[in-house]
Amino acid sequence: MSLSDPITVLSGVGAKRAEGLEALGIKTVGDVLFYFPFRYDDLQERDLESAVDGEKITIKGTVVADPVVSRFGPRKTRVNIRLRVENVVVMVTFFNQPWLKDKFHADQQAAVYGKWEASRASMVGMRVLATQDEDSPSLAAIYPLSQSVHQKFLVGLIKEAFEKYGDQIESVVPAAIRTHFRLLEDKQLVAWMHFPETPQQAQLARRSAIFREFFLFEAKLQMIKHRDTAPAAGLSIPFDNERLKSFISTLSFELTNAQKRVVNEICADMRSERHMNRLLQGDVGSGKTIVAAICMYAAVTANFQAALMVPTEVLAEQHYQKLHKLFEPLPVHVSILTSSAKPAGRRAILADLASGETDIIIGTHALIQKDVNFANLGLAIIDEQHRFGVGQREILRSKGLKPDVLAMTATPIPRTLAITAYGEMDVSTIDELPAGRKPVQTTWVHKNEFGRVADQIKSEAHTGGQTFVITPLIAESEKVDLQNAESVFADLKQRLGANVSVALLHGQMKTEEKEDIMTAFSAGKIDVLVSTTVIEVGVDVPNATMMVILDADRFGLAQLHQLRGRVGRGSKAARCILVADPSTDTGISRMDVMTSTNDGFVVAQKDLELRGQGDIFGAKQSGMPDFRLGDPVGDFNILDAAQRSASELFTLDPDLNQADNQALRRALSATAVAAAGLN
Ligand SMILES: Nc1ncnc2c1ncn2[C@@H]1O[C@H](COP(=O)(O)OP(=O)(O)OP(=O)(O)O)[C@@H](O)[C@H]1O
Repeated sequence: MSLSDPITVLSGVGAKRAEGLEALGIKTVGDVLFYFPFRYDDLQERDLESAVDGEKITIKGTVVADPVVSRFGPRKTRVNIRLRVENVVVMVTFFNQPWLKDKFHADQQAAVYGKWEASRASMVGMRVLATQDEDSPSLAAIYPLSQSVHQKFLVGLIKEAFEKYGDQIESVVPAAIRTHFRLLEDKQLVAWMHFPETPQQAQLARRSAIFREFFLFEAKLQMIKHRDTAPAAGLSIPFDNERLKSFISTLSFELTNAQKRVVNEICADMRSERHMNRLLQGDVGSGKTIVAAICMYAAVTANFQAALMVPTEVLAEQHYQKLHKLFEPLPVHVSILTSSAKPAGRRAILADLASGETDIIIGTHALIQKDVNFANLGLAIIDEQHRFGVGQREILRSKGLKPDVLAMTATPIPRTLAITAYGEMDVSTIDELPAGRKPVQTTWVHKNEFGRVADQIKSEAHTGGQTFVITPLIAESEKVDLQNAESVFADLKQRLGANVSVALLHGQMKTEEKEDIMTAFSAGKIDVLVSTTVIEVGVDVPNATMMVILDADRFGLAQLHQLRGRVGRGSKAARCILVADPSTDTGISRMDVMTSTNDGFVVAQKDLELRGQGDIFGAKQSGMPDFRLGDPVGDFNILDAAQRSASELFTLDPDLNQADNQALRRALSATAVAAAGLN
């Protein structure tokens, strides 16, 4: 008998029910015990005096008269029950449950739970409670359900599982840590999560369960980290330092101190036999690309290949052009692979890669297709890594003999939160912009001032500056995005006159078309580029001095910061104009944040605050792992404590040999990495 027994060992679970439960992620007895409620209904009777409008409460009283069912609209019904509670008559309405009529009879006692409307002394009923049953719990756990799995059935199942298997639940958080943070043992935690007698019990159980969830996640990350950093777990890349230095001395600019520092950190990792799993963070325009180029060259001097994977074709092409030029004087063969490569060309690219003819390859996720083979991949770099899952990172890694991995991101996750998403990685940060950069001046104007903005774009063009105009984002439909872009393009052309050259760029264009336009814009042949957000990440045109973002309030802060980062990348002063009539407070706050700071870390922090608790889970692109109970922002203190505890524990006992850590060891090996949310 163990918690991994299939759920079908419990009463009433046949094949069909098992299927329904599986859809909820419940396959074993252990799964159902750890299938937690998302809220509790307070079934303890309340006096009306203390109830606030909109609160969900339980009331008990005498039914005044037999209820009647009334119908309204097609198929809609309402049962009205008048209930005398002390000396108030409360009207309780149940919608669309006509059968409830038979549950209430004049002069009988009744108890209902529902939403209180203070001004009308009425209630929208949510459930009918038994009045006699003294044993019924005062807090009822409410679970996420599905069509085939109902509340009552699930509660019964959990009760049975707990009675039969409760003693099998062992605590995975070691006792010393539990004591230190005053957390419940797992058996108690499970009991109080499902059947609390008081709100305090429910609260304590929840806190313990969140800690447990975070702790398991962090422990798994620590386990990967220790696996990867064990001596001889990785590849040693004995690069030629002299060649590297002379390459750096040929660059057209001096590296910033921060760039030098991170190059040293990365190169030290590459030389060591430990596996490198490092994150390179740096604000927009801080110069990550050249750092990547230097490290890739280092790998090449040791006769290894290097790959750079980027999220878009536009970016792949841009990096390819740059690196190709950079390495032209050297015997370094740079190649590019995207999904738009023609079959014959693709075959040749793959052959060169497999034979070792190619030293450096740039590509989109075309690089992780099955038929892509490397001769000896030593370094895999992943740009804008939040767009790729950990799984994709692992696939690229699997294409070499444990190649070192460097992930680069310009989307700064606040330092504090980075530990959750990148806990298994070492972090290098470029915290300095190249000398001579001037902060981008950001202003916010209303839509009716667009005429003036157009005038500014015109005068910018006359003085040799180039402008990006980003058209509104309507996430639901690319077609509408395109229509928008086209109409903005037509409008601007007319306003700016024949002397200003305007071009349009959007996601549905052919790759070659996009490339041609980007090349022309980079070369200064186009003054104004009207674009959808395809240029959002990574595009580098140092001569661009003005960024205009239409309907800016529709974009998230991180995205606005990314877009703004496309200008101010050279020594010229640059401006960003946000055009928006925000209709919500969040929209207004976004405009305020953007006009008050240029610092990506501050923007990221504000972004999380504005998003608020709850919908962070929707923010997949921010690279945050998905937790079932805990919220990395709202429960940050717990997360922080769990991370520290896990890291300390692995420092002291990396192989989990101590007696106290055996349950944790079993939990980690049972579910292994698959269950760590490391999708
Ligand atoms: N040390 C330096 N001194 C002067 N210019 C630099 C330096 N390092 C990089 N640059 C230039 O700064 C610009 C931005 O660099 P890069 O494209 O590498 O930024 P990034 O960190 O990748 O930014 P993003 O994330 O916004 O794409 C480039 O034109 C690059 O040539």
